[in-house]
Order: sequence, then structure tokens, then C-alpha cells
Amino acid sequence: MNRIYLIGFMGCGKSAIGRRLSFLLKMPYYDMDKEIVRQLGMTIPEIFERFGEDYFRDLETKFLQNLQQEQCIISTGGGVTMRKVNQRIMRQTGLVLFLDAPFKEIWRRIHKDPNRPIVRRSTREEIEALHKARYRDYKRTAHITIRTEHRSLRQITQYAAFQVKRLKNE
Ligand SMILES: Nc1ncnc2c1ncn2[C@@H]1O[C@H](COP(=O)(O)OP(=O)(O)O)[C@@H](O)[C@H]1O
Ligand SMILES: O=C(O)C1=C[C@@H](OP(=O)(O)O)[C@@H](O)[C@H](O)C1
Ligand SMILES: [Mg+2]
Repeated sequence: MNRIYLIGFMGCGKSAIGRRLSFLLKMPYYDMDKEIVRQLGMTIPEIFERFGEDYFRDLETKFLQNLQQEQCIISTGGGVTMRKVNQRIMRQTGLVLFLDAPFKEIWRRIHKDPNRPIVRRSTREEIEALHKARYRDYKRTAHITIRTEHRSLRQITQYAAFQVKRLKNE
């Protein structure tokens, strides 16, 4: 299967790059969060509030298990690598790109965003600890790590497309 999964911490650019990459590579695009919001008819914070985080994590796994599209780009949510089953599905059904952004830049981008319930309920220190705690799972799940520091959305998109084409031709 020729899927491309974008993984990485909240605010690293998965949704922004995924959209651009799908346009550049002319491939169907899914934003996991948006698909879950559409499926439930409520926002991510409302899902966390009403059903709890574990239920949200089940929805992420169900999305991966039920996805039929073979050739597509998927921007995952930042917590998708928390479950080994998700890691396995992504590695076995596509190319996994880890967008590795420095925490300072991530915090600048997400600290005021009300749509991330984990950010709303946490201190900066707790989010930084989560960023560190998840790093190893991002690295072990990814086929390719893309450092995004000092790179524009356009530069990262073009580099990701180059890597995808390179690996397809290998
Ligand atoms: N490399 C970048 N340069 C500038 N802005 C970026 C970059 N990557 C992401 N952003 C911006 O940061 C915010 C969060 O990006 P988003 O794609 O929603 O992250 P994610 O889906 O990984 O949580 C968006 O406003 C996005 O435009
Ligand atoms: O890191 C996480 O646990 C989460 C990241 C979010 O997606 P983004 O990474 O697109 O913000 C969203 O799935 C939810 O708020 C949980
Ligand atoms: Mg996103």
C-alpha cells in the first residue's frame, strides 16, 4: 500500500504539511482529527470532555483499522504513536514521516490554541515532558525523520515530496 503518514507532536506541522503534500503529489488527503470530528459531529475537546481520552484513542485506532484508501496522505494526531497497534498499522501500510520540530517552536504555535485539550489542561513544563516522553516512539515508528527547524512550510513540503519520490524509485 502506498500511504504516507505524517506523525509528530502537536504543532509540528502534520496538518499544514499534509494538505500541501497531497496537493503537490496529487494524492487523496485525510486529517485524522478532522475525520474523527466529522464522524462524531463534535470537536476534539468535546469528545475528551464527554467520552474521555481513552475513547478518543480508540477512535484513532478504528480510523487506521478501517481506512480503505490505498494511496493517500494521512495527517495523524500527535498521540497516535501512544499505541503499538497504531505504530504497527502505519509502518506496515505506508511510509511514515516524522516531522521533528523543536519544543520552543511547538509551544509558540500551540499554547494559545483552544482546540487541543491536552494543552488546555497542562502547564508548559508538562507539555515539554510529554514532548520528550513521546520522542522515542516517533523515532521508532518513522521510516524518515524530517527536521523542520528554520524551514518554511513550502521547504518542508518539497523535501517530503523529494523523499517520497526517492523511496518510491528505490
Ligand atoms: N514549518 C512551519 N513554519 C511556519 N508555521 C508552521 C510550520 N509548521 C506548522 N506551522 C503552523 O503551526 C500551526 C500548527 O500546525 P499544524 O499543521 O496544525 O500542526 P499539527 O497538525 O502537527 O498539530 C499552524 O498554524 C501551522 O500553519
Ligand atoms: O498529541 C495529542 O495527544 C493530540 C494531538 C491532536 O492532534 P494534533 O497533533 O494535530 O494537534 C489531537 O489528536 C488531540 O488533541 C490529541
Ligand atoms: Mg493536526
